[in-house]
Amino acid sequence: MTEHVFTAAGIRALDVRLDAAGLLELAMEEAGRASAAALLDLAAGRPGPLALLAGGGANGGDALVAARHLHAAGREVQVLAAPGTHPLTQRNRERLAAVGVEVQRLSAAAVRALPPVAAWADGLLGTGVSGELRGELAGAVQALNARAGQGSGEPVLALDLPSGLPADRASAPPLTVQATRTLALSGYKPAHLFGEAAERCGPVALARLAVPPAWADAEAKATRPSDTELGAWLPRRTASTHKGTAGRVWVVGGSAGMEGAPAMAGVGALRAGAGLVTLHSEAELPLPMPELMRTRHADLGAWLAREQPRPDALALALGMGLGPQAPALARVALSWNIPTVLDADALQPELSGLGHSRCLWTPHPGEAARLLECTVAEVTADPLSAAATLQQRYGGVVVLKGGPSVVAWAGGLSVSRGGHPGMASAGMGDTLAGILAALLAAGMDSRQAAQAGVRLHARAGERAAQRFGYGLSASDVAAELGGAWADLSGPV
Ligand SMILES: NC(=O)C1=CN([C@@H]2O[C@H](COP(=O)(O)OP(=O)(O)OC[C@H]3O[C@@H](n4cnc5c(N)ncnc54)[C@H](O)[C@@H]3O)[C@@H](O)[C@H]2O)[C@@H](O)CC1
Ligand SMILES: Nc1ncnc2c1ncn2[C@@H]1O[C@H](COP(=O)(O)OP(=O)(O)O)[C@@H](O)[C@H]1O
Repeated sequence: MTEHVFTAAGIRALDVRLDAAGLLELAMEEAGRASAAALLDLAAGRPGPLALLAGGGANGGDALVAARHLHAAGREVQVLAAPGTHPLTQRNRERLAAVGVEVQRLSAAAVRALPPVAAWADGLLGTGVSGELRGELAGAVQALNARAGQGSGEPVLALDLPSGLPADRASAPPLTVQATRTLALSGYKPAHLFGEAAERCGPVALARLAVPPAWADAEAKATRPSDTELGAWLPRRTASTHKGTAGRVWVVGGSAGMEGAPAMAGVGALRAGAGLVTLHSEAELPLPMPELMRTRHADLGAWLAREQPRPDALALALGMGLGPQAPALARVALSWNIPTVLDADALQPELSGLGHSRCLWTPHPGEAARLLECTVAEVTADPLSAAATLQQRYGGVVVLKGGPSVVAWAGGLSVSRGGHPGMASAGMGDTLAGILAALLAAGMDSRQAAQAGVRLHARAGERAAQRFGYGLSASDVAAELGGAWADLSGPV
């Protein structure tokens, strides 16, 4: 099932809809119940009471509901709460009192004074945070981090977001809760997925609240498609498929000293099912697999100018290690209007506006900064917005690579799942370009090829990492593509 990624504004809009339908209180009840279950799980096997910190807004309300459910389940709870500012939070505080749970006033001293606890729930602030932490909340968060940092071993579950962490950015202010785990409510927020913010969250689990899918679709900034959904898009072969119909890929790249990049792309294309893969270069390329074909050209530009676009299932992957002539060659390739992946040296600002519906741009954050004429930090602080802007400026479909990658098309955005930090090594992006070209050559539309190809690559990386960990190479990942394909689509 597709998961959603919401900004803080999206969550506010969703809450307005829930409120108007009389459902907000039920959503808080669901959020609190899910939070109680997640806290029990985090505390499993650890002695002592469960400590819950509640702020004044709806995030605090979730914590108070969780405390009521834990109390009803027979667990000892210690609740420290700020005065309620949200009416539902106030109501849940009264309900907690009505069942005999004492609520202490939140303060740094109260956090420090609690006896050892099995685990903490941080419900001080969620998507409603604005600016740096202030007042008693700042003190409470410092005290909480200090307890965990002093080796108490007390784990912290953040409800929705670690308090103080803005929902929409990948960067993190100096003071936020450092969570052991985070339970995302309704959907993911950008902070759960990207950069330093994601590190403050720890592993993130999702609690889906009963929100009508059409409302979630309307208010979400991006989706995270499931493996089942992506697997269903992958092409299937019939018994009569032959190498000419399985898809042809031409890789155009390489130059002196950069001979490996197109070869890696060729391997990616073969391992992603392309029937015929030819490497075109002015350089003498290595042939890492004898199944690859290779044509050396005296002048790539002159050759491309002579070539007529083929009517058969052909896709291009262009730019890997190609050097300064890449944008001129990319311009010719784009004029053919055939499925094309533009990578590496072909990612240049002068191609702005030239993308078509069958073309994919695959920048990493450095290349994205070049294309957007901004800094890398600006790209990585908000990869969803950066990918959307790239798509608007360049057309076609954009894959902004990273851990995780973002796919942007004219109608929306999606965030990939999985992958492995071991994939931060040379040649990984070349392999992806080859995979994407193979899927385009097999007839997939460019958005689906981008989403499924990025996930295939990430899944292959996860599989290879089980053996190689941080010693992962792009060749190891390519070798796992067949298994990754089966993981997504079932046995082929
Ligand atoms: N659709 C959903 O996903 C639902 C989300 N719920 C919860 O609602 C939360 C959002 O609730 P709210 O919008 O009430 O916001 P929060 O509860 O996150 O925060 C609002 C409160 O924080 C204070 N505050 C803001 N910035 C501060 C700072 N820097 N220092 C100190 N205090 C600060 C405000 O004055 C206000 O009292 C979500 O994170 C989630 O936990 C659920 O309760 C209901 C359904
Ligand atoms: N930490 C990570 N987690 C998941 N995937 C990653 C991570 N680091 C890199 N990758 C993936 O590896 C690839 C690296 O691409 P790129 O930087 O273009 O490599 P190169 O130019 O060396 O081929 C991208 O697809 C990216 O998504």
